[in-house]
Amino acid sequence: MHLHLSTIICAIIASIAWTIVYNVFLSPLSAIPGPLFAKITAKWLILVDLAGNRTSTIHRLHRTYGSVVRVGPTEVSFSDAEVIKELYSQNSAYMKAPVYDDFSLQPVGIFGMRKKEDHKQRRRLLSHAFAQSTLLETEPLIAGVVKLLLEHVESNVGQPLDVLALFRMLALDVVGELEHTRIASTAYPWCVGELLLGKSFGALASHEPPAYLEDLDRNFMVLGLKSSFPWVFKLTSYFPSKRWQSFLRAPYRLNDYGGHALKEYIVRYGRDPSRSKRKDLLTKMIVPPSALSDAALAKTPTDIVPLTDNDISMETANFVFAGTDTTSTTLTYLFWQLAQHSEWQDRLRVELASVQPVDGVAAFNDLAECRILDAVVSETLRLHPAAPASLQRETPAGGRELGGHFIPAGTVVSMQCYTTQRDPSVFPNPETFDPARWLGTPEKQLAAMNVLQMPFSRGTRACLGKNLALMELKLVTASVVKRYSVAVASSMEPGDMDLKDHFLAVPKSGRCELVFEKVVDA
Ligand code: HEM
Repeated sequence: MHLHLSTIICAIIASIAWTIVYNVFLSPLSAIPGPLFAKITAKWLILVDLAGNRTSTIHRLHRTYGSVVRVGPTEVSFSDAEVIKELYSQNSAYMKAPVYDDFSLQPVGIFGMRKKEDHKQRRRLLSHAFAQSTLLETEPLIAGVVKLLLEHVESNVGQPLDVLALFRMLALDVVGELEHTRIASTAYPWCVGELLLGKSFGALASHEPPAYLEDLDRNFMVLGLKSSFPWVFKLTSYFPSKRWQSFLRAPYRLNDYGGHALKEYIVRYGRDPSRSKRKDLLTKMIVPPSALSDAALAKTPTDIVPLTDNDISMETANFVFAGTDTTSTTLTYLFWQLAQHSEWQDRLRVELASVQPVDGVAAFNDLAECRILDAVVSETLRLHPAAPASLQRETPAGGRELGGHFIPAGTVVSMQCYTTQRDPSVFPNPETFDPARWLGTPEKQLAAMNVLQMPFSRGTRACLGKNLALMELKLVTASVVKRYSVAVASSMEPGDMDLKDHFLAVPKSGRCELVFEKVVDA
């Protein structure tokens, strides 16, 4: 027995030693620079990730080791422009990496689809719902929510207001509503944020963050645990603790919201947009492609299978999820920067002087020529991308030559826009908020900047909600800045707004307190 146990221990030690020797010296990736721990075990990066430091750590590694860094035994991070074209182009052969399977529940929605054909079909069916022309039809719904936001700012003038919490509620109200968190909105007849689910979440109207936002916070933690430590997930899923069980169910509840909302929507409005006269994104998904006259779908082959109700539920849940924290974090950092740069508030106000808002809310078409507004938004997306982390892809069969190294098939390769958008050779003083870098820039320089600027990713897997996000960002910024000046509240401490990320970014302190004052003659 004694001998048997020592043999087992020796075998384990030999196996660990062999793995280390192979990973560090013999692997086809061994010539790629990177920290020793990263070469030895994937668990090192997982722990960094769980602590919320993946993006900032990889950024530091690129500064130390250069544009190609080995961040795991079978994972490599890149940061130069040539590789962006290879990984994230329209014709890229690199599929999303297996980690996306861990982040998907059934039926898999567009975000988690890894097979090219499945994704292409789904994207065709959904993209018309996010076309600029569709979004312009929905503008009154968005404007209604922005108006509610302005009321919040108005009633808090002169005192610290946590804009992170406020913008989360705004973004959530824009994309949908939950039946069971809805607050009777008769007192707020203009609270009609119903782009995806047909009704507002009522978050701004209720002055309380709905339970949905708590589940949103838990979602990535649960999926991260499930993906990185499946045995811990499985083992603890038997814990007889109601609180723990409820925590683990968060991703499933997020999906259930989509299902409930769809059922209720169909009962209320039916499936025929010519009867309901609805102008929302859900209508575009419910109607079979054959009944739509959109130019995009006119080209759609007839063999494309329409979305089932289950698919629609999953996609609406995905959109609410994808469209909430991304937009609210961007708005938070945008106002945080404006609060520290009053000169950019003044320049915006001069530019917006001729814009005549209705009920305080600017019209999107009136903002089309506002170059300073564009520059402020672009600079925020550069310095504070809401999805700053590596977008992981899988090297296709046969392997590829990338960044001067041969990368074998199956290796996970990625780039993070947090790093590409801080390349000092293209963005001088990269840590400085300077919207001027986007104004009157020589064409060649602008082209170089636009290659590295990828907050919405690029190519076939680029963000589907980009137009909606930009519309929200511009409407809110223009409407608020025209009426209010903003400054940092004295309660904010250095480091409060430093980056923490679990795929999506969030300020380390979880709050951003600013003080708004009414602008004279607004
Ligand atoms: C400032 C706001 C936003 C930012 C910075 C952002 C960023 C991104 C990024 C970087 C990706 C690629 C993710 C990956 O490859 O893993 C992505 C994908 C996606 N985003 Fe957004 N997003 C924003 C807002 C929205 C909104 C408002 C919606 C919808 C309501 C949305 C829906 C999606 C969807 C469906 C995908 C997956 C697309 C596909 O795989 O074909 N996003 N987004």
